[in-house]
Parts: sequence; structure tokens; C-alpha cells
Amino acid sequence: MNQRWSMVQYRTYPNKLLKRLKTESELPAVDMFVTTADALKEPPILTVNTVLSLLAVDYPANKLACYVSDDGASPLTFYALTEAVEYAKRWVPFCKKHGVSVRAPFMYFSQTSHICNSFSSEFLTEWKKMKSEYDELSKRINEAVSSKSVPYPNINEEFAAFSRMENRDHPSIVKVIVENRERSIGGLPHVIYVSREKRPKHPHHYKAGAMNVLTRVSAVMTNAPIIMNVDCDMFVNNPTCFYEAMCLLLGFKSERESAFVQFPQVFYGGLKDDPFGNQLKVLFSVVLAGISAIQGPCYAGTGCFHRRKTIYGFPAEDSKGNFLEFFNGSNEANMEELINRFGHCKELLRSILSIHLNKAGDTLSFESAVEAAHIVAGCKYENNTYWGDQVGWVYGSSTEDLLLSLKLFSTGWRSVYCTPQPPAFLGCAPSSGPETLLQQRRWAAGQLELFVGRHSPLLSTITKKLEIRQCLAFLSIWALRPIPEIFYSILPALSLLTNTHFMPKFPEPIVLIPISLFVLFNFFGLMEYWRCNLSTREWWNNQRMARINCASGWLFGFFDVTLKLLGLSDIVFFVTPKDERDNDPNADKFTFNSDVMFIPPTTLLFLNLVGLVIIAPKLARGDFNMLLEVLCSAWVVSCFNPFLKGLVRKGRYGLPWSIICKSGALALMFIYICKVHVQGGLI
Ligand SMILES: O=c1ccn([C@@H]2O[C@H](COP(=O)(O)OP(=O)(O)O[C@H]3O[C@H](CO)[C@@H](O)[C@H](O)[C@H]3O)[C@@H](O)[C@H]2O)c(=O)[nH]1
Ligand SMILES: [Mn+2]
Repeated sequence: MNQRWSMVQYRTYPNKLLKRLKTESELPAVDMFVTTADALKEPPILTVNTVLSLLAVDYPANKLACYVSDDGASPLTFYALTEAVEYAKRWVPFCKKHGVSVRAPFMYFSQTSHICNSFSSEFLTEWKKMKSEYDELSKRINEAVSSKSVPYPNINEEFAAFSRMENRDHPSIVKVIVENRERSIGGLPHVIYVSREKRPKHPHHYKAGAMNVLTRVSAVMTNAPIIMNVDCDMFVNNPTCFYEAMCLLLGFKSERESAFVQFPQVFYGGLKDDPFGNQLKVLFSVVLAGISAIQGPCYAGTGCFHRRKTIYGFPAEDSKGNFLEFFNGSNEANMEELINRFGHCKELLRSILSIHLNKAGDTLSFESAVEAAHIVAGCKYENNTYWGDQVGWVYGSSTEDLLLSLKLFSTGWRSVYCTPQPPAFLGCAPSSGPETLLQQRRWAAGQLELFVGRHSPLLSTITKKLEIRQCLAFLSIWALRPIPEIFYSILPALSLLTNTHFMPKFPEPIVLIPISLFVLFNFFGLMEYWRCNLSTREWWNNQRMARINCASGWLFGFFDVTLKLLGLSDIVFFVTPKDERDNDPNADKFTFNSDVMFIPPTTLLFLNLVGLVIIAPKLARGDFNMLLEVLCSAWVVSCFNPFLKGLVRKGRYGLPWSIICKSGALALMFIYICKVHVQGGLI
């Protein structure tokens, strides 16, 4: 309820913004970050589309720079980008000339493939040319990816940096792919490829580490006061969204109101009625909006505009405040403190100072900036500094986004939720059973890491500026839910197996209490879906998926954190594979593999099935004494319905034998224990 209480919706008026500023040149510069990590799981053609859509946004190009972080250090990604910018030289003017609405070519061409004759012939000719060029481009890139090599004639000295390189053991690579030398409004924004240094013995902190490197590299190169970031699986869907964001960054009296502007994550290619529960529509339209009036929505990791100063850890009340003392003079102590905080790179310190004085702008010539960029992208740069803790993206949680939000709220900042129509960004959600569960596991683990970590919301409420209700919102920790929920799922089976009650006997009037609680709770959930214009089916699918996630992904998230706390293993950020959607007619069927994550739900299903089978004769005799327990059990079985179907289906749509056997053995063991310990049971 707390998370739904303070709903606020902001309406933005980009046209008024332009009237208020004297000229467009008053708009703040924006550094755009794209992260990619694995050229095989994240096809470069997706990253290319992300980048093309960013290069083509409606915003003066001389105010933009696009930084692509490649944690895979893949020559394929680099090659794809170099090819893409050639295409961009024609794509961007085409979009701007014709006011194209979706500027990621793959989406644009798939939406306009049945192009009608109402367009002028001039447009049609250009459209056809752009489309065939794009088809060529994607063919070249995909061929390079499937042959795992860059086509020979393209290899030049630029590729030398990638040769004979391990993707986990290499120096930093920074390459300027496009430099908008004239700083012309109509040109292309700068495009810079960054692959940070990686060494096997150095923890790289996954995405949070990549974001910190991007922050520093961009600081020494363009140092825009605003940073926006998207994942490589997300593209700009509404080209005016930069102006929307600026309304909320420039429109408040105090900067404190908008440390960052978050756009909802909306996914493309979602299946009808969301069978995997990964469209997160209610989360983004109800929950994030529902905390908007407390301290604001959390940062969702992508589709967000940050003030650079907040990333550096500047506190909110008075952005000069505490920091001035370090910046004041050139006396030794202050310099030492600065180096302690931000590291030793002079160019970086200078750029931070200019952010502090609100005098952001280009810092160095690109040639010398690239040198500094290599230094700040080094894996040892952060040693003995505040990076990853008080400065930058915080390390220690696989949901680095929540952790950063927590840090900002704790220092008194607020955030703003921006929900324009059409949605500003569209992303891609995991497309199969195992991937969905893995993502949920990572998120659940991340939330719990947050809770037990140094920046715990409870601590931050007591000692810092995190508001109590914002703290409550952080306390909905998925990874703790499996503990009660698994017991609740076992309980009806246990009752049926041992002929004991945990519910009032039917038809005593008191049964109305649990029944009405159950009905009210679910009806409330359903109404929320109706209010969001979602179907009843979608509510059912999503609530069913929540039970499956809980018994599987969230439970393992809990184990992951427990093992981490015991020092037995560390949590790995598994990148979600992003496959290009084909029109697979079976796409809505749940898929399985032999991952242990499938064991708990299968076991729960088996237990309840056995319970129902055992009670069936009694029901047939007209003995409804245990009706409530039967209903509970049936509810559990219907929640795990995709697993029931998995028992009979074949191939990737079927539960593998190994899972069936292991779960069967666990269920039998449980039944055996019941039999031994509960005398007078049915069995
Ligand atoms: O070592 C890594 C691992 C991941 N990534 C990037 O992180 C992004 C998100 O990864 P993805 O596999 O797509 O995870 P999702 O679960 O889809 O991501 C959601 O959840 C993450 C936190 O768990 C957030 O960071 C994301 O913004 C949010 O979209 C992608 O761009 C990756 O390339 C890196 O740059 N380096
Ligand atoms: Mn993703």
C-alpha cells in the first residue's frame, strides 16, 4: 500500500522550454552511455540500433556525445559501430528531414514495411534507399558475428588493439569513431568506443564498474553536465524525449528536486497477456509512479538522465556546500583529499572542478583527452579512491541501479518520473523460462544485498536523509518472500497427506474469514490490472509467474546472498541473452532446462498433486470436511500450471528427466517423513 500511495504524474511542455531558453545553445550538453558486455549474447546489431537511435534524437548534435562501453572487448562490436556510423551519416539526416517517429532502423523498417502510396515519390525513393542500405548493413554485421571475424578488407590499424586479446585480460581501449570537429548542430554527435582495462585478478564490478569508467572517460573528453544511459537492448522510441527530460531537469526551482529523470522501462515484442510476467507493466505504471511523491522513483538502470554532479557524490542541499573546501585553493591538503576521492588523474580533477562550478564544457582537445581516457579506464585507477562507494555507481549489489538511487536519496536528492506518450524508450525483455528466472534471481539477490550491505535502507533512514516511506519501499525484498511462501505452498499438501487441518472445517461459518481475505486480496490485484487497461488473463499470468519466480528465482537469490555473506561464493551478473524475435508460434510456452532452479517449483507441484490424488476418494464420497485445504492445494497446482504442462511436453518445452527425478525424490522423502512422524495419517 505504501508503494501505491503517493502517485504523481508530471506533464512536460517541451515547447515552452524552448521559449524560455533564449537560444538552443543554452541547452545543457548530454553524454549518452550505452553498455554492452557480450557480442554473442547481445548481438551487435542491437547495439547498433541503440546507437543509431541515440545519434538521431531531436537535440542539437553539438551538445551530444555517445559513449559505448564494451565489456566484451569485441572487435565485432567495434566493427559494427564503425559500419553503423557510416550509415548514420545518411540515416540521421533522413530522420530529421522527414520527422521519422522511431529512429532505430530495425523497428522503423519493420513498422513501415507495408508502406502505403500516400507518401510522396521522393520520400519513397529515399525510404527504399535507406532500407536497402540498412539491410546491407545488418547482413554485413550478422555475417561477421556468425563467422566470428571481421571481414578482411575492413581490418586496419584501428583493429590492432583487439588482436590476440583475451576478453578478460587486456589494456583499456578508447577509440574515437566520430569526432564532430566543427561542433556543428547538423553533424553527427561524437561517438566513442570504450573497453575498460580488465585483469583476471581485478574485480570489475560488472555494469556498475562499466558505468564508472564511462563517467570518467566522458569527464575528460566532453564533460557534459547531464549523463543519460541506456542498455544496449533499448532504443529511443520517442525522439523528443531529451527535451522532455530537460523540462524536468531545468524546470524546478531547486536542482535538488531532480537528481535524475527516470523513464519507465517499456518492452517491445511482448507476447499477448504476458505469459512470462516480464513486461513489468504494473511495476512501472503503478509502483514507480506510486512513490513519486515521496523521494521519487528509483533509477531503473536504463532510460535515465542523471546530473553528473550527483554521480560525483555532491550532496543536495547546496551543491557547493561540503565540496567547496576541497576545491577552494590549491593548498596541499585539499588536493590530497581530491586525489583520495577521485583518483590522481589531473584532467579528471579539473573536469570535476568545472562541474562543481557549473562551468561544464569541453575540456581538452580530443587527442590529449584520449590519453587521459586510457588512464581513467584502467583497472587500477579506482584503487584507494572513493569510486564505487561515495563516488560514482556503488559496488556491492547486482542491482546497481537501486543502490545508486539509495545513495542519492540518502544524500537528500529527489528524482522525477517522466512518462511521455509514446514511451521514450523501448527495450527487450528475456524471452524464455530459464532466462526470466535468472533475471529475477539477480534482481532478488541484488535487493537483499542492498539490505544487508553498508548502505542498508534502514541505516540510511536513521543516520542519513532517506525518508521513512522511501525506506519502506526499498524494504519490499523479493528474496525474503520464498521463506513464508514455500511453507504456505507445502501446508495444504501436508494437511491432505496427513489428514490434519490448518484451515477451519467446512462448512463452519468461520471459513468466511480466510475466504474473504483471499478474495479481497486477489480482487485488489485484479482491479489494478483493469485500471492499467490490462486483461484479466494478464493478471492471472503475472500472479502465477510471481509464485513461480518466488519458489525459484527469488529463493536462489536468497541462497546466493547467503553464500556471499558466508564468503563461500560471489554473485555473478549473468547477462540476459537478447535474441532477435522471430515469429515463433510456441513463444508463449514456458521453456525449461536442467538448472536446479526448476527443482523447488516441481517439488511443490508434485507434493500438492499427490495430496489431491489422496483426497480425491474422500471428496467423491461427499466428505467436504477438508474443502479449504483442497482449494488451497488446487490453487498451488494451478499457479504451477506451466510446470504441469512441462511434465507432458517434449524438448525445450518439457521438464527434463533429471529435474523430474530429483524433484520426485525430494517429494517422496517429504511424504515419507510425514508418514513416519504423523500417526494416523491417510497414508
Ligand atoms: O559485466 C557487465 C554486465 C552487464 N553489462 C550491461 O548491463 C546491461 C543490463 O544487462 P542485462 O543482461 O540486459 O540485464 P537486465 O536484467 O535486462 O537489466 C536490468 O537490470 C539491471 C540490474 O540488474 C540493470 O542494470 C538494467 O539497466 C536493467 O535493464 C546491459 O547493457 C549489459 O551489457 C555490462 O556492461 N557489464
Ligand atoms: Mn536488459
